[in-house]
Amino acid sequence: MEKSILEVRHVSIWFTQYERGTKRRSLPVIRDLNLTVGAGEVVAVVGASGSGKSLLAHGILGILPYNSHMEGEILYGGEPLTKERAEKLRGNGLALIPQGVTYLDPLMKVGSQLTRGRKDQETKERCRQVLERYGLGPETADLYPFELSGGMARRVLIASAVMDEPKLIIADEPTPGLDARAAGRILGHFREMTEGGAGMLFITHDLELALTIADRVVVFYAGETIEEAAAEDFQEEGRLRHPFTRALFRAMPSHGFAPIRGSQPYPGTVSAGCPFAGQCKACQKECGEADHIPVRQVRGGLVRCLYPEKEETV
Ligand SMILES: Nc1ncnc2c1ncn2[C@@H]1O[C@H](COP(=O)(O)OP(=O)(O)OP(=O)(O)O)[C@@H](O)[C@H]1O
Ligand code: NI
Repeated sequence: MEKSILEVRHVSIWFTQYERGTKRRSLPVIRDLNLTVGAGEVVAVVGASGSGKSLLAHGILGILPYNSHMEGEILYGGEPLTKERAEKLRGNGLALIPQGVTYLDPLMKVGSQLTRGRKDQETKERCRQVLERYGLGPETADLYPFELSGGMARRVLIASAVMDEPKLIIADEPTPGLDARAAGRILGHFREMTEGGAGMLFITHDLELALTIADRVVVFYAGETIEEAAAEDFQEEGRLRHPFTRALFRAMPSHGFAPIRGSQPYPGTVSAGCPFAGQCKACQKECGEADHIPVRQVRGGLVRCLYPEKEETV
């Protein structure tokens, strides 16, 4: 087994909301989440909008919003990743490619953002190389973020994250707005970095894109992991375990684009049972009632379902 770089153990995240003035309410958005990323491995986190993917990234990096709190344990290189440690490691082993381009400092030129103020020749050369690698000329270093197109800003975010040859890269929807070829090249570079021993958590809503790079796929639904499967399992629907993962499979453009009926429940609206119960064709009475749906091992993967799908021989 490869050495694990990141371990997320039983992590839950809540938001505190104020209702009618002073009444406080705790809204659970991530529940009992477990995942690991090994050296040389790309683990994709796939889930619909609002399922908690970005919050997981922010939780790992210690940059959750002030009105939230997190429980559970996060280990980086086998040691607890506290907020303070995450701050020290950011840009120094641990890199985030954020979902929003607003993470660029609007008042600082691209070059200074990449070099983090270092002026030595070696850093400047590295900056030039990294920009070039992501299809940006050396003149980009002299531009301010407002002078960049959307696609350029995306590439700058990626370049900035990989400047220091990180050990763990958390990429939160890194390629929207880029054409398929550009996205493919960027994913190719990510793969090179993991072949060099880095680990990557690749966050996306796009299962098809995830499968072009991932070794393992963790499927999120309403703040819970509902399945963890090897990328090969996605070669056939029958090898997948959770009804939602199978629905995602059928919704892929290459598998007929079948729409998934209904939508994921909002945080705080699932009181008991399986959050997918309302949309599940195989739902039984117990699914909506059980206090907690346990995660179990099925055919080498993990599934959170009382009645996981059986293998089909089609
Ligand atoms: N500051 C906040 N206060 C309250 N709720 C929040 C806050 N930030 C996020 N949430 C809620 O947490 C849930 C998860 O949000 P998150 O941004 O992690 O989703 P996501 O899976 O990354 O979605 P997307 O694919 O759209 O980026 C959402 O329901 C969102 O409304
Ligand atoms: Ni997000």
